[in-house]
Amino acid sequence: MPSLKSFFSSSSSASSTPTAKPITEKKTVKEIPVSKKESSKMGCKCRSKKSEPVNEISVKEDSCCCSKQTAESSSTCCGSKNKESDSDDNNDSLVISSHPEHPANLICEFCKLFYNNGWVTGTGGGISVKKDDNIYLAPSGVQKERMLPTNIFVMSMNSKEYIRKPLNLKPSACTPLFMAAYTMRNAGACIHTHSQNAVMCTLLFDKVFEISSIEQIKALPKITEPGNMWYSDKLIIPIIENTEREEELETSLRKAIEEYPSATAVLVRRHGIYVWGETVWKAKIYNEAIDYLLELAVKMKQMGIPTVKEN
Ligand SMILES: CSC[C@@H](O)[C@@H](O)C(=O)COP(=O)(O)O
Ligand SMILES: [Zn+2]
Repeated sequence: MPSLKSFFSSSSSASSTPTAKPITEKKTVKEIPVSKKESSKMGCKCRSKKSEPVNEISVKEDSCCCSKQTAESSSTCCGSKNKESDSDDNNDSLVISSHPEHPANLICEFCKLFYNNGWVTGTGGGISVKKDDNIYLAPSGVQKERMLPTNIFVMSMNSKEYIRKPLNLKPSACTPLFMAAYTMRNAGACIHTHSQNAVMCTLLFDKVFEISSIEQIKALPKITEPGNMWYSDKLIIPIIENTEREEELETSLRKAIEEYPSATAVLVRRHGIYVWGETVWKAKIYNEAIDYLLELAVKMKQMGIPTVKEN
């Protein structure tokens, strides 16, 4: 099996990996497209409105992607702006690949894994992966563990416009948050979970989560200098306040990223956590290591043990 490094450094399609099992979702996914004629009747060219559930992936009622389009602008409609997404196959080739480490395949695989950990459950949480100029994003409001590669959105990092948009789904509300990790930290992937360990720690700590002198800390990067943290280093993760809508977190998340240059994660009070890394695998490792430390911290607090060890 080719390595992630070889895949991510290659711009060619994964069809060049004949040993991998082909993915056939293109045939099995029943998408119910809204025709261009119908969409113009809606007063908006966005075709994500008035759509039906697909493969039991539910679509939020009255959803229209126009309300929250590109990651950094809320005024455009992806369906009407993007010629590629009007093509007959809706750029399916961007998400259908036999390569197991294609971002669309990895997003589906990780969401299943994260669901089993209780991190993305009841449609909460999500993940985004970057490959070359393309940002791959799980859709909004769906059972994330049941997603298929054909449910994945693709945005151009360069133009910040969708170059692939499933006809019956809407973009994740987490998109502006993921984009902050890409643009401010040059991340290769960003994971958002609703882990109860994360939520509990936001109730037990005030402005920042802190822990030191635990072996698992060594799995985390220093960020401001090369290499990983040491056992006795203090891990600090900023905590921002939750908002009614996910996308409204963007300003405070960006501020926290600026104020804590060593952070590879931001906790959201009573909500969850965003964790990013320079590759998808690093993001996964950091998320796992951090969740381990969050869980441990809850237990330490219960036992009255300080999470930061005094020398
Ligand atoms: C249980 S709904 C949770 C959402 O509002 C949000 O917090 C979230 O994590 C997922 O947003 P989504 O738009 O489905 O990608
Ligand atoms: Zn969330």
